[in-house]
Order: sequence, then C-alpha cells, then structure tokens
Amino acid sequence: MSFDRDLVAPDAEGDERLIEAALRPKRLDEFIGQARVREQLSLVLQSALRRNRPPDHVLMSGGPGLGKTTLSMIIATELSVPLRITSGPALERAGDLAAILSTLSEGEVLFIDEIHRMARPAEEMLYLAMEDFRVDIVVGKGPGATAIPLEVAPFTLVGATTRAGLLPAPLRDRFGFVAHMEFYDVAELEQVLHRSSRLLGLQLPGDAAHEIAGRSRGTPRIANRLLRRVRDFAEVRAGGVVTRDVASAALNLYEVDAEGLDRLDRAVLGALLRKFGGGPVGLSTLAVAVGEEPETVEVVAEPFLVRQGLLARTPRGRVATAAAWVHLGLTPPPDAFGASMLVDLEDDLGQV
Ligand SMILES: Nc1ncnc2c1ncn2[C@@H]1O[C@H](COP(=O)(O)OP(=O)(O)OP(=O)(O)O)[C@@H](O)[C@H]1O
Ligand SMILES: [Mg+2]
Repeated sequence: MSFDRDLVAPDAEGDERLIEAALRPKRLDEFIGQARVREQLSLVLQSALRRNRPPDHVLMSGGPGLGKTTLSMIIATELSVPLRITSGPALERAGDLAAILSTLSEGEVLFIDEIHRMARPAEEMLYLAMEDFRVDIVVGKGPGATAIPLEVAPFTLVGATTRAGLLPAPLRDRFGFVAHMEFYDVAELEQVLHRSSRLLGLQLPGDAAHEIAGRSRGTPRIANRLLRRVRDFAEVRAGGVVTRDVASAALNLYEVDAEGLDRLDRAVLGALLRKFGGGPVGLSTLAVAVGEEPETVEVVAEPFLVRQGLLARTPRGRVATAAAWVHLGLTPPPDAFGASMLVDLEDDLGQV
C-alpha cells in the first residue's frame, strides 16, 4: 500500500513551480497575511530607501510553501534593484560563490534559497562578504598559497531556509533581520484563494473559498493546489461553476478531509486508535500497521498531526489525543490523552 502525497505535500515540484511563479504577489501590499513580518520588513526597506543604502541582510525562516521565495522577490522589486537567484546546494565550492559575488552590481539583492545546504567553504566566504563586502580568493596550494582580496559591491543578502536551526551561529548572526513566517489562518487563506481565482479567471464564492481554506493546512501553496483540483472538478462535472458543494465534493474525491488530513494521515490515526487503543505504540510498529516506512510516517504524516493536536510523540511511543478520537468519529476512552497533559509532555520531550 502506498499513498499519493502530492495533493497536500507542502513542497512544490516540476510544473507546479511554473504555476507558482504566475500566482506570486509582486508587491508587499499584495502579499497576504504575515502582518508582523510585513510591517517589520516594510520598515527595514523604507529606511534603507530613505538612507539610499542597501538594507541589512534578511533571513526568511519558515516551513515549505509559506511564501519565503515570494517575499524575497518582493524585496528586490520594492527596492527597484536587480535580483540574483541561487541556492545552497548550487554553492558547492567557494569559487561558485566568488563568481557570483564578484559580478554583483551595487545594491543588488542576492537570494540564496535553502541557505542551510551551502557547503562549508562557501559559507565562510559568505561571512566575510556579508560583513566587509570583500572576499579573499585563495590562489595556489600549500605554503605558496596566497589570498587575494577582492572587493564586492555593497549588496543585500536574502537567505531562505526551512531549517533555521541548521544554520551555523556566525552566519545567522550576520543577518540584520530574521523574518519568521507563520502558518496562515483560514481567513488569510481565503484571501489567497480569492486572489488566485481572479488570476485564473475563476468565480469563487465566499463559502467555497472557506471550504478550501479550511483544508489547506495553513499553507498558501496547498490552498492554491487544492483550488486547481476544485477547478478541474468543476469544469468536468459541474459546468465550470464552483460552489461550496462542488468544492467539498472535489476535495472529498481527492481524500482531503475537513481538517486537511489526507489518506495517509487518517490511516496513521486510524491504526493508532483501532489497532492500538490510542497508544502508546512505537513508530516502527505503527508504520508496519499502515504498510509504510517508519520515515514516511515520521516525516510526512506526523508533523501535521502533531500540529493539529491529534497525535503526540512521547518517550513511550505515539499517542492519540482525545481530539483524534473525535476527528475519526469514535468515542474517546475516559483516559484519552487530553489537552492539559500535552503541555506537560512537551516539557518532557525537551529532555528526551
Ligand atoms: N502571502 C501570500 N499571499 C499570496 N500568495 C502567497 C503568499 N505566500 C505564498 N503564496 C503563494 O504560495 C506559493 C508558494 O510560495 P513560495 O514559493 O514563496 O513558498 P516558499 O516558502 O518559498 O516555499 P519553499 O520552502 O518550498 O521554497 C506561491 O505560488 C505563492 O504565490
Ligand atoms: Mg521557496
């Protein structure tokens, strides 16, 4: 048994990247939600514009599909400067980075996606460039090697990472502003959906937007993806008209439930409740029960279930919460894992 995760996976692949580019807000005032980050960033940008200097380096931190790349591109647009795009995995050797840095124009924004995946030598070169706008190019090997200093035009580094914890402290400390991207609430996702529908030339009634937003896992990328599946369904089966019922029927067909859980998520919860009485049960046993690799269960299904308060990872194994029983329409046993216990557990987990 294996599950198709494409619909609610937070990452984008292949053609989706192209579609995303078309749906990306271009200006800060088009960017929906993230009110705090938007205000903070807007101050950083406005003051830089007033001083006529490149702003401090910016780090975007947050889960996949929350708008890090989008916001990074907006920074360059708002500053009316060119944007250079690269990514951590592409910067394997220091020379890869030196080649980019040495050709930056003054004020340019350098965007490094997945910056936590940069190789060590490039990282060290970046420290110096960020701080002193200079790099040392090492020529030759062994005792005869010399470092030739090279000036770099003042630029703004914008880094994006889903794993800020993996960044070495010296790199993290050199960013003047860290934007922490949060999950979006349903009302914000409704706005994202209305905006995307306009761009796709689709009529989306408010209650249909609400229906889709509630199943989107707090993530604009997933909202946009579900919207496209609803559009397909409406075109083929409902004369192109999207209503709340059409949206709901479409998403039921794709097995995305009212809280955004998909088949694997429900299989994991179902096994935990029906086969193991709600746990605790070990990860590998749980994985065997749903016919998946432990890693798939742990990395793909569990984070969202934990976030929704449906499952807890405890030192003794996985445990379903009272909410999980309710979600699957079952009656929780009197001693089901309740919300008050969860708080204690999170403390415990810190020490495991
Ligand atoms: N605040 C927003 N308003 C409107 N649309 C948004 C917003 N944030 C993200 N989106 C849409 O969601 C999609 C994914 O956003 P983006 O590519 O910026 O995410 P990301 O954080 O860079 O993800 P990853 O970590 O996978 O690189 C884009 O198509 C974008 O249009
Ligand atoms: Mg991105």
